[in-house]
Amino acid sequence: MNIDDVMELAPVVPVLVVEDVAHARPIAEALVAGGLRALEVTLRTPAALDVIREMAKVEGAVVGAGTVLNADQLEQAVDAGARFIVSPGLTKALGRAAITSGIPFLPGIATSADIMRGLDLGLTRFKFFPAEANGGIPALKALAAPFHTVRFCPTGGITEKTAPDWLAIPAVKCVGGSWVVGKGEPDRAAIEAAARAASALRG
Ligand SMILES: O=C(O)C(=O)C[C@H](O)[C@H](O)COP(=O)(O)O
Repeated sequence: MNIDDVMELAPVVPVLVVEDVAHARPIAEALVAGGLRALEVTLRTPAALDVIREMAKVEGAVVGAGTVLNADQLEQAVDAGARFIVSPGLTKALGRAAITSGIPFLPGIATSADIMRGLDLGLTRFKFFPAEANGGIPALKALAAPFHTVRFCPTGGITEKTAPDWLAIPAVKCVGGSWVVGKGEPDRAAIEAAARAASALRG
């Protein structure tokens, strides 16, 4: 599986902040049942690596790690069963570690210089982050223009209402967002319904 395979699984990649490992499987089962198979578990909570381990057991789930900031965290995430890596930004060290490991990697970028540094490392798939705060759709359209081989997964401030406009950009393969899963005790029916709506955002 490469990063294009991950980005093509569904139009939306849920960005998950999970505090309680007991919530991992119910959330993953509801998202997969709703058609969202690529699941980004952010390393923002102490439970995150255990959540990855639990979600990786769910049939159909393709679990990745988000908020990966360095090579050590990348290694820990891979050991926990992550099948792709997402980061808020890109450093040479993290980029080289991801390429050496061979794991599908979606680094965050915000500027054309960030993209050029990624291209120097042989990367062409990027998370445009923070999408709304970085100038929104006009900014991404302007950024995409000179880099015709590059494809994006904008993330940050995107909602179920604005996602269709982002997905309409030709250079966008998917969007990331935390809106699909609410906070606290998971409501499986609500999560599955939100996932079904998100899965249908691009026909
Ligand atoms: O934690 C990470 O790895 C990040 O890069 C940031 C998250 O992807 C965004 O914070 C999600 O943004 P919202 O969908 O607006 O909640």
